[in-house]
Amino acid sequence: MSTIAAFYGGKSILITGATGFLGKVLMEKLFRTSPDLKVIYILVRPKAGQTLQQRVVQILNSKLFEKAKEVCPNVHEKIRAVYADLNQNDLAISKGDMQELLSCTNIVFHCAATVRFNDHLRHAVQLNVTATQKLLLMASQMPKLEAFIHISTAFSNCNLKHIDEVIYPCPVEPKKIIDSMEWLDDAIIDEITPKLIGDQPNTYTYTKALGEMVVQQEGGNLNVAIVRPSIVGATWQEPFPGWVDNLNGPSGLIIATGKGFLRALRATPMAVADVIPVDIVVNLTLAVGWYTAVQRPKSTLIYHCTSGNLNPCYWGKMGFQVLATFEKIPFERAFRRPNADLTSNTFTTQYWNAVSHWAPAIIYDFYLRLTGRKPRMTKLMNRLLRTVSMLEYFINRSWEWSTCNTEMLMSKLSPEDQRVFNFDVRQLNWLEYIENYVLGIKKYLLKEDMAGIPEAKQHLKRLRNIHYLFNTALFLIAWRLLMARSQMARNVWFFICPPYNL
Ligand SMILES: CCCCCCCCCCCCCCCCCCCCCCCCCC(=O)SCCNC(=O)CCNC(=O)[C@H](O)C(C)(C)COP(=O)(O)OP(=O)(O)OC[C@H]1O[C@@H](n2cnc3c(N)ncnc32)[C@H](O)[C@@H]1OP(=O)(O)O
Ligand SMILES: NC(=O)C1=CN([C@@H]2O[C@H](COP(=O)(O)OP(=O)(O)OC[C@H]3O[C@@H](n4cnc5c(N)ncnc54)[C@H](OP(=O)(O)O)[C@@H]3O)[C@@H](O)[C@H]2O)C=CC1
Repeated sequence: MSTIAAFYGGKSILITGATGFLGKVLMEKLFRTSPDLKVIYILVRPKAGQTLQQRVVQILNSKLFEKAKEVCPNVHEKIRAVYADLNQNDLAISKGDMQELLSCTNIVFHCAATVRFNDHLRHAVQLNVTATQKLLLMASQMPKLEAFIHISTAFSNCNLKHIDEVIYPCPVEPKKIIDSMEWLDDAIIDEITPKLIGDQPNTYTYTKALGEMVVQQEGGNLNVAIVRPSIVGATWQEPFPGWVDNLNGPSGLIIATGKGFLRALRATPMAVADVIPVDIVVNLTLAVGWYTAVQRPKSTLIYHCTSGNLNPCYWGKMGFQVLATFEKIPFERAFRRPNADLTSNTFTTQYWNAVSHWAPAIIYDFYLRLTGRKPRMTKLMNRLLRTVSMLEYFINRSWEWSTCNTEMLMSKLSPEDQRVFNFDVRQLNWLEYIENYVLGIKKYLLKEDMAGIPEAKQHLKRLRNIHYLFNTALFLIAWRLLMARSQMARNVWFFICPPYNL
């Protein structure tokens, strides 16, 4: 019997961000391995016209939860959605709910965050810093609390090259930032944002660093730990390979490449692609919850959940494998044949942007206009290239994360726990993982049917023929123009194809 699974039995667990990518996989694993847990409280807000209950039902009815429901058929009864909005100062939790949460919770997993790189600083601070502070305050009033696990990011100190499992101080105290967000207006915040974030690439990594400082400063008397995952990708093994449900991290760019929109990228092929499967992150997080509660370490321990130092994969290799997978498993209705030119040179990137992105988009929009339809490709391209520019920072650099605490924790696990809560990234076979990742994107994100693969392949063949035809026509036109203007070109032509009467 797994000690960790047994530990969660009978427990009341509070999860924030349970409707997100990581939160869903965390819940699923808890239900599957500890079906006798007492209750999972999840802090949820209504969204997209759906009530809390509808959101929960939708999550539980997804394929992700099929196995969990077999093991724990009464999962609906064990999940309790509590209305909350972490954007509100009091988190908008009702008095009754608050009372129940305070008196019953044993473990807190704080996953909620805004992960958008370009969020307004006020909003990012509210969610990633202030809400963390409020949750810690709540936690400090929970008599039965055994552990508070905060999910941060390995990139919270990405202004450094080598990152240890410690909290690095931020130049301005989080409390001062929180206070200033209350009275500064948006225009002033916009103006001071670049100065505040300094050498951090965006408001996301900056506020996640502030959030860690808050945990250190205000979680002192609690049993707290921080997990720092790198770029979280699709599931590796559990509950099945390749599950993914949002565009974050590499997923969006894999779609853009597979659909033939993105054909070149400013990326360093030899930079480490520090992707980590979401099930590894969840396994480590649950092991951290157990260890923190049972061993009660004296200080706040930080756990890096990264792949680069133990089993590195590089962007060049990842790109190559993604493209190889498209040969076998193409996406439907591609705009162009998938291809990707990686270059770390800015001038070459601009050239590829003009030739591979803007030119086809403009030509296609011209064709749409001619056929009486609304042009849309240049707009889409504009959005895509803006997104790419936001991600470029992370695909042109490598970082070294020390993983002493993570390795220490692994050594404390029994062989059974090491199997059930496996977070040993050395066992991951990248080629297999990437293939399953692409397949998962096709099935679970794009919702494409496998039966459509032969047609998708046919479509790519047609695109290839159009491409050859287009290039041949372009070459002939260019050559004809050259012949009209250059004696040398005419001489070459007559040398190759002498006129009949000679
Ligand atoms: C060498 C290369 C090899 C390649 C080889 C090539 C060949 C093979 C293929 C390639 C293979 C591998 C690829 C390698 C690259 C991986 C890079 C990963 C880096 C990640 C680092 C993460 C580090 C930190 C980890 C963390 O700790 S945090 C978790 C990560 N956090 C995020 O990943 C948030 C990102 N997102 C945003 O930050 C916002 O989304 C924002 C984008 C600003 C737009 O923001 P905005 O302009 O305001 O507008 P939106 O409405 O948001 O979006 C507007 C529209 O873009 C859509 N769209 C949102 N996102 C994405 C996205 N990703 N990708 C694509 N589209 C996206 C959205 O659907 C909407 O489309 P629509 O619905 O309009 O049609
Ligand atoms: N994905 C990644 O690559 C990485 C993620 N992380 C960290 O992991 C954690 C989880 O990320 P991930 O699951 O990918 O992110 P998602 O964007 O998928 O999920 C974010 C979660 O936060 C919730 N949330 C956001 N705003 C509010 C709010 N105002 N009130 C209540 N809930 C809110 C969302 O709820 P709703 O559904 O209502 O929007 C959702 O459940 C984050 O802390 C992130 O920083 C760290 C490294 C990499």
